[in-house]
Amino acid sequence: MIVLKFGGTSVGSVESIKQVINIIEQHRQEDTTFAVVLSAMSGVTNQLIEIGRMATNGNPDYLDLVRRIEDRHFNVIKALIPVKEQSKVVANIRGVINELEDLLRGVSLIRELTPRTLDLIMSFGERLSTAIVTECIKSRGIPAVFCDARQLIKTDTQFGQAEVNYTLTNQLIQDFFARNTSLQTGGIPLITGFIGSTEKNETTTLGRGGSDYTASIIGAALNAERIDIWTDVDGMMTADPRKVPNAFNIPSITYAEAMELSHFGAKVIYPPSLQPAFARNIPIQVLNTFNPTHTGTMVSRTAERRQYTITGISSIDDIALVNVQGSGMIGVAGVSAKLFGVLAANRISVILISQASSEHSICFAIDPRAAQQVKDILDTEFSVEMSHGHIDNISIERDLSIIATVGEGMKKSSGIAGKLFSVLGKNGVNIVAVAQGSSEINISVVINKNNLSKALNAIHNVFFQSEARILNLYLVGTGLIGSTLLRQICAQYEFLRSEKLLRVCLVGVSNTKKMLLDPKGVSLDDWRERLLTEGVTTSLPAFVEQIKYYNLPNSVFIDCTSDKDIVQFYELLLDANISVVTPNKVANSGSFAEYRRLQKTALNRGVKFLYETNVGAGLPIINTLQGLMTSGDRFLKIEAILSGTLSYIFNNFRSGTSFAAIVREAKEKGYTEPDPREDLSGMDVARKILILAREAGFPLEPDDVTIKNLLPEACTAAPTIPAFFQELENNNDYFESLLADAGSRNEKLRYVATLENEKVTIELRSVGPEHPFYMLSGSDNIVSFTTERYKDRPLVVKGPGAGAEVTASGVFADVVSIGSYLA
Ligand SMILES: NC(=O)C1=CN([C@@H]2O[C@H](COP(=O)(O)OP(=O)(O)OC[C@H]3O[C@@H](n4cnc5c(N)ncnc54)[C@H](O)[C@@H]3O)[C@@H](O)[C@H]2O)C=CC1
Ligand SMILES: N[C@@H](CC=O)C(=O)O
Ligand code: NA
Repeated sequence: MIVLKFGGTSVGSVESIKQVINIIEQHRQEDTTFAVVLSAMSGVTNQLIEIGRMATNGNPDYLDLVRRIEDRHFNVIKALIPVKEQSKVVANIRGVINELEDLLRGVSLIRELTPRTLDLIMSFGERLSTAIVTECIKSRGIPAVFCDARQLIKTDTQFGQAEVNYTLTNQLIQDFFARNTSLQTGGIPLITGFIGSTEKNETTTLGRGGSDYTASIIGAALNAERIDIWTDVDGMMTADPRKVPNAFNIPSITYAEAMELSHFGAKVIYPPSLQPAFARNIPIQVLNTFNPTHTGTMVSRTAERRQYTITGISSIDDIALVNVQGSGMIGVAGVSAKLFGVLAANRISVILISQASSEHSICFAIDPRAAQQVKDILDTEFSVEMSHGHIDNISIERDLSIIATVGEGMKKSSGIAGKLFSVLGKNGVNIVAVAQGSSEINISVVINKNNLSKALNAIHNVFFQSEARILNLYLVGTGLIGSTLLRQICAQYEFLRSEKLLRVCLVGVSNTKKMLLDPKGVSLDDWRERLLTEGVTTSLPAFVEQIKYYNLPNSVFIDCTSDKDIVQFYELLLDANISVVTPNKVANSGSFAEYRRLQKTALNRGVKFLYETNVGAGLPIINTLQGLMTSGDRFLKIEAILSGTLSYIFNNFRSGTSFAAIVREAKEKGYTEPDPREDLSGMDVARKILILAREAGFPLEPDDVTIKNLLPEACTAAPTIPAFFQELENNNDYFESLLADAGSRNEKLRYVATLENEKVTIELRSVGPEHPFYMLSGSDNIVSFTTERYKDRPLVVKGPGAGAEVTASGVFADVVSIGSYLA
């Protein structure tokens, strides 16, 4: 025997009732015996409560609502029952509605709605829906038997939430099923959910989860093989899909897990109401009436082998935390007994409790609507302790949420809490309180409400590992490097997803004219088009505000500009737990204090600030240096060629060619700064060596860098880029003479930056064939680190140090390393 229970949405419309009938017909063909329990049509129970209230207040409009309910039921009859059979059914239903109206008339006369009367009013919902569905089935030639559960389920007189008398109820159900002749001859019982009656036959209701409870009671009494709960979703999910779009179906779950998850808000089933079935070890299958081939969720004593350590995540979105603390609580027996005794006496439900082993404080979570009441109660109860200073003021914290991670797989498995706290930490979610039951199947954390969505998604992402973890990107600057980066990421998108388990989502993109933000993501192959058509006028402050407002997990801000103003936002972003990646050198080459502040902010927030491409583009220069520093090496000297542009120029400038033309070539090849004067003036190199010096532990300021100017005065003074190129043309002889001078000694021109004895110099030198800097080509950079450990022979990094592809790939590598860190 199987019990099928259909919820309110399953019987809520003509279409859905057709589905229900199909499912019932299918079960008949499968030759299993079964009973059906039905809820009221969706929304009807609430309408009946409303009608009851209106009648009590003498508001005659209640009759309109009754008509609406009546019409809804009549529509089903008209749609699903053949015309010649309709009048009999309509008369029957009208009879039931008349009974309801008589009752309401009485209520409106005496102006009183007792819980007992309200239960009777509510019972009409299930009585109507079940009667109609029974008739619909009968009209198809299937024998169906309407069963009013008030004759089967006997309860006490706690109207609204009646307690079942199981001895009596089980007997009645068993007798009914054994003796009813229609059932004996293949009739299908259709039973009203939610309702029962007292020994004096007064109607009662079973409280929350009512019809599930009915199914469970019937199933347990008949020792059913299974109970199928037909609802409107594909079973239970790993998280609320409205909050976590990546949530997916849980195929099998234990009773205990279902209990924990639903306590924290997963509303698909209400497990306490399934207790009678659990007690008899009857499995419960949660299924979708609107997607009947989906296998849904099986709830049973033991779950199948799991792929994941946790089973699901749920939350209570709004709670308040009450904190009771004081020195008088330490080692004093009975404080918590008194505390929770008082709360129980006042029917305050406590959602979570946490006490540190110091016993100095106890905090507990409650519904925020009860917070003030709780404070008043405790202030009164503990007034003596408070006046003696044994207990401090009772404080209430609001705007908090609880997240529960639940799963039998967490039992005796270490590292789960670590993983949970770490992912929250990396995303800047502060944990206000924690609780873990000794059953070890639930770890609950209390966090600020504004971080709820971010936290749920981040936790889901990290625990359900086989799904790729999302990396949310915001890019500013879509010039050479920015656009190359997006092209590279687009080309690697699938690889990142399958091999690195990273799903890149470009949430925001901006150039100087337009910006576009879309939390669902901007496609990596049509960002340019969308930015153009959907973008709004760029405002960096607004862009940053929006990033903070979205508060998405695993977020990275990428600055691919050379803008000076943008860097003021880095600290703000890091402080909001958003990692920053940039090839822009401005932030790290300003004041030392600013450089340190950014490092510290990133460190404190547990996010990353990465800028490998600040020096030598994609060459591993900063990472190498940081590795040496971290392992305790000391820097004695750094000697380097750090300008790809100047390297290219001196590698290609020949006597008789135009110096300006070579500079133009370097610009066209994408080696120069947006403004090539930065390269030729030595400014770009100054920034880079300053950054290296700082990374090597020397707290230098920009003024500590001495640049021996390479350019004639007229070039330096050129007010615009075109004027600059003109001056380069005008001074070609000067550059020719530099070249000739070096050539006369069989040497090559090199623009060399040196850090030694805490001093930085940058100058144009000429080097002979014996010098390691002699053999360079293209845009090569070379860095030579002399350290305590690399003293006799320096550590050298060499290779192309400018250009779109190598720079973008360096930025890309930084972004991916953040992805791996966050995940
Ligand atoms: N080209 C190279 O080989 C290397 C470049 N870099 C650095 O990469 C950065 C970008 O360089 P490129 O792409 O070559 O320059 P680019 O001039 O092609 O691109 C920069 C883009 O940023 C935009 N931009 C500037 N300020 C902005 C703002 N406030 N909001 C939005 N967009 C803004 C500009 O309109 C431009 O489109 C620079 O900081 C540069 O120093 C670093 C290493 C190597
Ligand atoms: N303009 C720079 C690019 C890298 O930072 C250079 O020429 O090296
Ligand atoms: Na680099």
